[in-house]
Amino acid sequence: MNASDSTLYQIEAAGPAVAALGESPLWSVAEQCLYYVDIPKRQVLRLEPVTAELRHWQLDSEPGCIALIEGGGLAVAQRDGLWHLNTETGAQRQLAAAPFDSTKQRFNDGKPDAQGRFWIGTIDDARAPHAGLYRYASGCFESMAEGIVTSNGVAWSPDQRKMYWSDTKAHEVYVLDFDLATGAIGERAMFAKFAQRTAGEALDQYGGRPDGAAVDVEGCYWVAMFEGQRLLRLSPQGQVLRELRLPVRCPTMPTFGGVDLRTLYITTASEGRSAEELAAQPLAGCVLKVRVEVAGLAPNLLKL
Ligand SMILES: O=C1O[C@H](CS(=O)(=O)O)[C@@H](O)[C@H](O)[C@H]1O
Repeated sequence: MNASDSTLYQIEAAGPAVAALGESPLWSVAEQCLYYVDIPKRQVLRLEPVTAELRHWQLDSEPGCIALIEGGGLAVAQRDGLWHLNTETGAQRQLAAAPFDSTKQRFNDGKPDAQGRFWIGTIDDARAPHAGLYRYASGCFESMAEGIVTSNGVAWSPDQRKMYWSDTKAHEVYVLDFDLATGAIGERAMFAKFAQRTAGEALDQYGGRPDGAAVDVEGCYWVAMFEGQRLLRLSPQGQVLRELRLPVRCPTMPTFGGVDLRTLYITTASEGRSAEELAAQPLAGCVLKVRVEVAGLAPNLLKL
């Protein structure tokens, strides 16, 4: 199959259109359900895929991303630090304070690696290049990279030898050598670069900027193109193998779920969109779902 073959896929809402900025979809293999966050509403949500039943937990500061913890519960990377959320009792307990000035930045996209370390990037509120990437292990944060605006797209190749990471504002996705045993990363190299929106360019002509991503068992990188109304599947060499056109302008991140990990769940945003766009795109703010041929990698668990 070639690029731009969305007509072959049935893309539909997995749940209600409630999110202002949905992010960090996370499939729980144990519970067979989807967790995600709504950043500005300060919520963690849990979507039951069969009934579309939704529940949520209210937080005190914005969550950027979440991870399942080995032994139970969720880790929530919030503006002011990393928190443990007990999803049975609702109890929240801080694990570590934010390792940056949380009046100017907040945590954004992140995931645990296959050894259970949590890699979490930040976003600069003023969209200045002061954001970075942190690694949380053994109770401590370590700065692993800096000097970007919007850290996003963290994922690993199936053999764990490559790590992917992006700067949404720069429209760039990077690939880095990754040492699973030590958690060390190499120099970043360009994996994929997308065109910036030019002055006066119609939104319909703009392809979007790389946001959250997920890797499938063939090592391909599925990336949500924020404001581009599409999801791309990139080969391990960074070439576009497939484009799925979406019914919403702002997809934020895909993840694989379902019993066979062949359902792609995609969070979306509705915040800041025009009334005209929202009227034309009633699924903005939904989690979308679409069945695909190639399974994804199951999420890694965070080790505390
Ligand atoms: O806050 C966020 O916003 C960005 C969108 S933007 O490029 O700053 O417009 C999105 O990529 C990011 O994931 C989200 O958390």
